[in-house]
Amino acid sequence: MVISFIIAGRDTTSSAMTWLFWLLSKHQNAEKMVVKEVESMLNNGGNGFDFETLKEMNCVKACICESMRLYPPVAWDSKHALYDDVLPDGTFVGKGDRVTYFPYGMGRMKALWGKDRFEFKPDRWFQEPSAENGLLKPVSPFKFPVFQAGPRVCLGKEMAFIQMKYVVASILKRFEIRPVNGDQPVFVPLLTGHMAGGLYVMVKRRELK
Ligand code: HEM
Repeated sequence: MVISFIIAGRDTTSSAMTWLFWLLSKHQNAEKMVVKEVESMLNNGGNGFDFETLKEMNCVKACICESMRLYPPVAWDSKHALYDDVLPDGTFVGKGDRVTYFPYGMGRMKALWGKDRFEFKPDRWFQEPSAENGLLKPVSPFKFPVFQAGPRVCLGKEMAFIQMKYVVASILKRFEIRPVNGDQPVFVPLLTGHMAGGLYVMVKRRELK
């Protein structure tokens, strides 16, 4: 229980938040899109950040997914075969062999994400370009295995999105987060991938319209 909630649930979401706040500070259009969505939901008679409101925050979700594509909290993960097996593509796996899947590498593959794979573009998660109809594209977890895929997919996936949306919405509604240092941070792919040295920021109250 402790492992599930502390390692699986806390370090992963905080890593995702760190990279997202850094990326949004570098991509002001995306940050504006997030703030606009949050404000419009609060102004349209929303009941604060309740479950139903958070579920509908598609711009925030697109930004979280795009950030985790580039900086997945679980950058790689291994499994050991108990018995001889054959993968769906015909690859033989012997008893005791280790098989590793690599969300960090997959998130940066041209074959999966196209030529602009290194760019932070939340729009790629929408069905229509520039978030026109506001609907998100269904993306296979086997293409985006940030939460693993198949029977052992992350048990906390939906809870993680709700939690992260709540954090992003409530912070960006009130504050602007600006990194103190302009350097490109270093991604450290340990058990949970994190930002070397953490992210030092200046926090400024946001002027609401
Ligand atoms: C951005 C946030 C998160 C990411 C990227 C993430 C990612 C993952 C990944 C990749 C696995 C598969 C590990 C493996 O098979 O070796 C996993 C499993 C798991 N996660 Fe998450 N996770 C996140 C948040 C959470 C939260 C918030 C909780 C619970 C509060 C949670 C609970 C679990 C549990 C219990 C498992 C084990 C499932 C099983 O083995 O059947 N995770 N997660």
